[in-house]
Amino acid sequence: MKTLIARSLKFESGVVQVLDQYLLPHQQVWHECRDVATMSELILTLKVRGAPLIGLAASLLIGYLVEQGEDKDAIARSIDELEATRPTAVNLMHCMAKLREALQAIDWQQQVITTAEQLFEEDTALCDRMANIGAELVNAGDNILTHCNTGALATAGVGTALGVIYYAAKQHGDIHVWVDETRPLLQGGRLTAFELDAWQIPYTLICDNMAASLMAAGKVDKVFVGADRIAANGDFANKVGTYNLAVLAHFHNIPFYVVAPITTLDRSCPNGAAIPIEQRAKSEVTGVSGSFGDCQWAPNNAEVYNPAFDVTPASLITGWVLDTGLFTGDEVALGVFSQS
Ligand SMILES: CSC[C@@H](O)[C@@H](O)C(=O)COP(=O)(O)O
Repeated sequence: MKTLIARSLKFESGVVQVLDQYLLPHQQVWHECRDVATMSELILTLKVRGAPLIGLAASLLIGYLVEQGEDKDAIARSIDELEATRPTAVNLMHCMAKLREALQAIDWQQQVITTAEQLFEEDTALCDRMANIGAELVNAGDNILTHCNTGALATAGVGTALGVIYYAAKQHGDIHVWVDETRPLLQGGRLTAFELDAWQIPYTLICDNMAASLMAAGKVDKVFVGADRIAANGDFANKVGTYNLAVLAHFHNIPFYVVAPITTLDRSCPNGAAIPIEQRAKSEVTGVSGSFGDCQWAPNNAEVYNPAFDVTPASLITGWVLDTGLFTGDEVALGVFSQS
């Protein structure tokens, strides 16, 4: 495979390498990955995370395994195993379906490798298109609220919602971002803050439960978030807490946009109720862990509910920013997302 380099994922010196997103921002550690068990562990523990990135990292590993001479049956099994790591972000299923298709060709080795490379390179282009389209919705002076991490760390390009913010800041300069810390795993506090810092875009970190009072005080002009799966009717799943923001934005008459590449659209999924939601370990809610160590505050026998994502209904969304354009509620209700 050719050399491919993104912010948190690369294929270099003949091996897949990932930046450990669990240790950021205080430690920047790259891991080499040569087998399915290692990649599965990296994805499950969110060292590799973000809807587009998960699919791309798994794809590069499959390309690598083909280069190592694994036979067709073994590759098919590896694709199945990687696809089963996390259930909600459909980008992973999209990538694995493309690789399965390539596996049917006579020259399957070459086709799988080319497909893995193309998926990576296409994601960069998709990010650019979304960022350009979304940046037109932003005005100089806007205070934008965002949730989770949707930047260059989560994609092969500039990001989804955070990519829009980056392009808008480049165009208008005068943008300020409210960053939800995003409990339980703090992707906002650890990763979005880290990316905005590096980009020198002014931001203020808040706890998730502070958004309501900010909105009531007129301090939020727009909300931009990413998505892990958009259903045919426009409902979408994203990091848990996104639905709270959509309800709050609706109540306060604040535009609420979802930004995602076409690879996040699942035309076969009729609505949000059909999106599988990943449930995660109790320890993520009973305490925190990271580069700073582990800490538990809840009693050992506390019952815990820990869905990684929630579903926002289409009725609360002002606009869907895809790489193919900006879609309104009327267009989505007319079935624009169900057409192939
Ligand atoms: C990259 S943008 C969309 C989403 O993947 C993002 O908002 C998100 O929910 C990521 O969840 P994560 O559990 O960190 O993989």
